Amino acid sequence: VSAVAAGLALGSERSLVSAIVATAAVFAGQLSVGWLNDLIDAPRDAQVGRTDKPLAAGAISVAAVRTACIVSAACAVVLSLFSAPLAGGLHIVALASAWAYDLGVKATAFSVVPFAVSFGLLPAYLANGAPYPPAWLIAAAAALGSAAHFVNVLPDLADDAATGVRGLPHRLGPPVSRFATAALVLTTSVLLVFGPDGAPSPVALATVPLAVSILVVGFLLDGRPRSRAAFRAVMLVALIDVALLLHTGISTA
Ligand SMILES: CC(C)=CCC/C(C)=C/CC/C(C)=C/COP(=O)(O)OP(=O)(O)O
Repeated sequence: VSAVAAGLALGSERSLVSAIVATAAVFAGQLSVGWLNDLIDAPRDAQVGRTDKPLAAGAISVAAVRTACIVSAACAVVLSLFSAPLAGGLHIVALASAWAYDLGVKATAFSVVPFAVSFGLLPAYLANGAPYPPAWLIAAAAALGSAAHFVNVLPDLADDAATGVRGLPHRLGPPVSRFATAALVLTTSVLLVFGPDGAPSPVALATVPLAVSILVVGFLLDGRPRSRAAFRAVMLVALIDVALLLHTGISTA
């Protein structure tokens, strides 16, 4: 997220220093969101034996993570204040939405909402004031963020069922969630290709049939036992979307 934010900020109207400060704010914010998530999930992560989570595995203390979380959150808020007031405020709203996810929205039918809100607001923060990015760009970022939620949750559906976490992907079930993810990454591609004014470049235009083909092949191959073809296909299209987003930039309004 921080690397994409850096690319977008550097390609925006911001000065170099302003782009670095905005990227630092995003990076600090991501750390706080991740650490808050680990703090809250530690008992559940330990229950399902998540060795990739140092807190759950006992490799680091709760106090250390709590301090790091508070410090990074404070840095994120303070660094956001160096942007235009409304833009900085939008990043703080994006952060509040992500913290709300950690604090409990993740286990509700609205679990996708914080992702749509936080990622949708990110281009508006990075653009730093008028002109704000057009609606199609905000919608594309929101769709890609929503896809990220499904992609992140799909591999953990079984663990989450064991610990009682039931977000939107759990309620929809694996097959519907996989199709929803595909629809979200494809929607992102279409918005990014056809959103900008003027005719799309041939390369941009070619990405839509390419994305459709990748998804069709992935879902067809997914019929085999223990196949991760559909998952890999949506990941690939999501990567194409990120490339499209960086190519389009946020100052093309
Ligand atoms: C711009 C901005 C602030 C964006 C952030 C948006 C957002 C809602 C981020 C949440 C990221 C997160 C903690 C995922 C892990 O959740 P999990 O507990 O479902 O999965 P896990 O098993 O990987 O921990």
